[in-house]
Amino acid sequence: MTSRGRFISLEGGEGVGKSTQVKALAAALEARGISCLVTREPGGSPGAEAIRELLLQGEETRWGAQAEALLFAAARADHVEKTIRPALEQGRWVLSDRFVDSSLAYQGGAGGLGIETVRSINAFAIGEHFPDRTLILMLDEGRDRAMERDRDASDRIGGRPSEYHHKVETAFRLIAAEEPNRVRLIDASGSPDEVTQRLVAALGDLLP
Ligand SMILES: Nc1ncnc2c1ncn2[C@@H]1O[C@H](COP(=O)(O)OP(=O)(O)OP(=O)(O)O)[C@@H](O)[C@H]1O
Ligand SMILES: Cc1cn([C@H]2C[C@H](O)[C@@H](COP(=O)(O)O)O2)c(=O)[nH]c1=O
Repeated sequence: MTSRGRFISLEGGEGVGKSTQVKALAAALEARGISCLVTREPGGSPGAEAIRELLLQGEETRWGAQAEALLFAAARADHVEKTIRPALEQGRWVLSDRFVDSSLAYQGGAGGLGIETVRSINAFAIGEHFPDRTLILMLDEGRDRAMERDRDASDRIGGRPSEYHHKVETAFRLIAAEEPNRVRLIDASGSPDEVTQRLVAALGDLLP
C-alpha cells in the first residue's frame, strides 16, 4: 500500500517570496526522490481558479467580510477535494502557495472576523486536511518587493492599506505561537537559495 504524502503550505504576507520558494522547495525535494505537486490558493482546481477571479478582481466593495471569507473557504473545499486529497492519496507531497492560514490571518486577523470564526468556517471546508507543516515566510520589505513587481496592478486584497497588511503579519505571528508543532516562522531575507535551505531544514523531521 502507498503511504500518504505530506502536505506542506507556504504562507506569509505580500511579496515575501512564496511563489519563488514553492517551486524551489519542490525542486529540492524532488532531488531527494520525493514526488511533489505544487499548487496555490486561492485556486489550484478549475472551480477554485474561477472563484479566485471573483475574489481578486473588481472593487474593494464587491464582497463584504463574511462573503469574502466564505468564498475563500468554498474555493478551498474544491481545491482539497479535486487536487490536494487525490495527490496525497497517491503518496505525493503537496506544496501549496497559501492555504487556510491565509484566511485566518487576512480575513480573521486583519479583516475583523476573528481568527476563531474563520477557523470554524474552514473546519467544514477542509475536514481533517490541515497541513502537516506550515512555513510562514517573514520579511519586512516583502510589500516593497510586491509593489515593485506589480506596479499599479495590485489585486483587490494586495492593494489594501498598510495597516491591513500589518495586522496580517501580527496574525501570522500569533498563529505560529499557538501551533508551534505545525507552524514555523522562516526568515525570508537573503538569496533565494539561502531561503530554500532554511525551508528544507524546517522539514527535517518529516523527510524520509
Ligand atoms: N530571495 C529573494 N531576493 C530578492 N528578490 C526575491 C527573492 N525571492 C523573491 N524575490 C522577488 O520578489 C518578488 C516577490 O516574490 P514572489 O512573487 O515569489 O512573492 P510572493 O510571496 O509569492 O508574493 P505575493 O503573495 O504577493 O504573490 C518577485 O519579483 C521575486 O522575483
Ligand atoms: C488564500 C488566501 C489569499 N488571500 C489573499 C492574499 C493575497 O492578497 C491574495 C492572493 O494573491 P497571491 O498573489 O496569489 O498571493 O489573496 C486571502 O486574503 N485569504 C486567503 O485565504
